[in-house]
Amino acid sequence: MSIPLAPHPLTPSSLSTTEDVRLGSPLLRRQFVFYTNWRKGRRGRGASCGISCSAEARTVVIGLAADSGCGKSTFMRRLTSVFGGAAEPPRGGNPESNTLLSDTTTVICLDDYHLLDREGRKEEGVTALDPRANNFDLMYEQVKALKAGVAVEKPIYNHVTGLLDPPELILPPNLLFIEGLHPMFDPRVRDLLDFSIYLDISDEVKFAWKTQRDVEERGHSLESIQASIEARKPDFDAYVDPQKQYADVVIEVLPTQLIPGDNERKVLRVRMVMKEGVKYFNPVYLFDEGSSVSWIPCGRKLSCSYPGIKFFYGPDTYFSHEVSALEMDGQFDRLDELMYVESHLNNLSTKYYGEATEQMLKHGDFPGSNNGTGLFQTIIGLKIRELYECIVAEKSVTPLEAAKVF
Ligand SMILES: Nc1ncnc2c1ncn2[C@@H]1O[C@H](COP(=O)(O)OP(=O)(O)OP(=O)(O)O)[C@@H](O)[C@H]1O
Ligand SMILES: O=C(CO)[C@H](O)[C@H](O)COP(=O)(O)O
Repeated sequence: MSIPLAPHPLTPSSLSTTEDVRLGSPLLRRQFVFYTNWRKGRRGRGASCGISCSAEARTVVIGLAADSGCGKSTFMRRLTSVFGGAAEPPRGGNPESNTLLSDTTTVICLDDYHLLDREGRKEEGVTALDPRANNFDLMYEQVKALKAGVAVEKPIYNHVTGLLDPPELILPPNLLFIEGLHPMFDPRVRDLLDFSIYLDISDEVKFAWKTQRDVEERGHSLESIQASIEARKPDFDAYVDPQKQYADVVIEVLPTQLIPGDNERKVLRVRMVMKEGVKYFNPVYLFDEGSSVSWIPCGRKLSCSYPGIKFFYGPDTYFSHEVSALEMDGQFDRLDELMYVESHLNNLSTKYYGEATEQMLKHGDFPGSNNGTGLFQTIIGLKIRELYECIVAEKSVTPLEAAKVF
């Protein structure tokens, strides 16, 4: 059984020089220099929230929830890429660290807050999805500290050994992504989130993805994968799945409706459910905001091989919330033609024409680049950038100025 760690009281103000930043990682050092400059004040970059002025530093916190093996890492790589610079593990630190750092973003994997290690879970007869196997008090204290600009020493769950390793130093970044099984489970942590996303992978697709990874890359048998999915299912249904009701955006990944009886799961129907009324988040729409539109873009301007592509957009309700849903069934043949689709989507939060297509082309080798998972994850990255800029700009506006803006 592991020992819960107390939050570390180290604050950035107690770090007087970059030499004080432990772990020796050049990226962490760069992040520290960036961080100290940034806290001195920066200028809002004119996001379309109508605010642009000098901004006070603060850490914006985004939560991403999904089951294991459901594409969180791939999603995170797409998201952080929108902010420029590749996210890398802390160099010079524990090679089994689950953290990803770039100049402006930090991705923390919530597996690091497992209270029970692998052996401990076995002894207690609980899965990693069970709240009893996780330290929500520490998760809350540390996310709160980072949001308030205070560095923390976060534990590391080592997925190779199944043990909790000595902690690593985490500095407050501009944007903190917390990804894992439970970012929205504890109401205290949920309240710290500026924006939340739930990746909802249907059982059929989850099985296909797990099979592809664990059979082809890890040598597991089909039976053992099926057994592991089934063993986790009751806890997944009880503790992970219900979080989707709190998410600002849900990406549902479903079997295609374009191929009757398909069980290959190569072609996917992907649905982005966007909550209405979320501050600084204007849902994307197709052609005409608020109407219901079905669109088959295949023809002269978009090459589509069998079974083609079908988009759908329209208003809906989700857990009694008013939402807009954008759906794409099928897959792209040529990513460079995506421009045609981009030009029919509105509220994309791009900074220039074609930026979404450019992002997709940049990561054409990532899983899901030819379907709605890649497209919608890219769009969410662009929306989060805008949200971040708006929050930072808002923070800097005095009450008098704020009254003028709104
Ligand atoms: N959008 C996608 N389209 C198709 N396959 C995907 C997609 N995203 C992920 N996958 C598949 O799922 C596997 C797991 O993806 P990834 O490592 O990003 O998930 P994860 O949630 O971070 O996993 P874990 O929690 O186990 O670390 C990948 O190897 C890939 O085969
Ligand atoms: O659901 C998971 C989240 O990634 C893992 O299964 C959990 O973190 C336990 O890890 P391991 O299987 O390596 O003991």
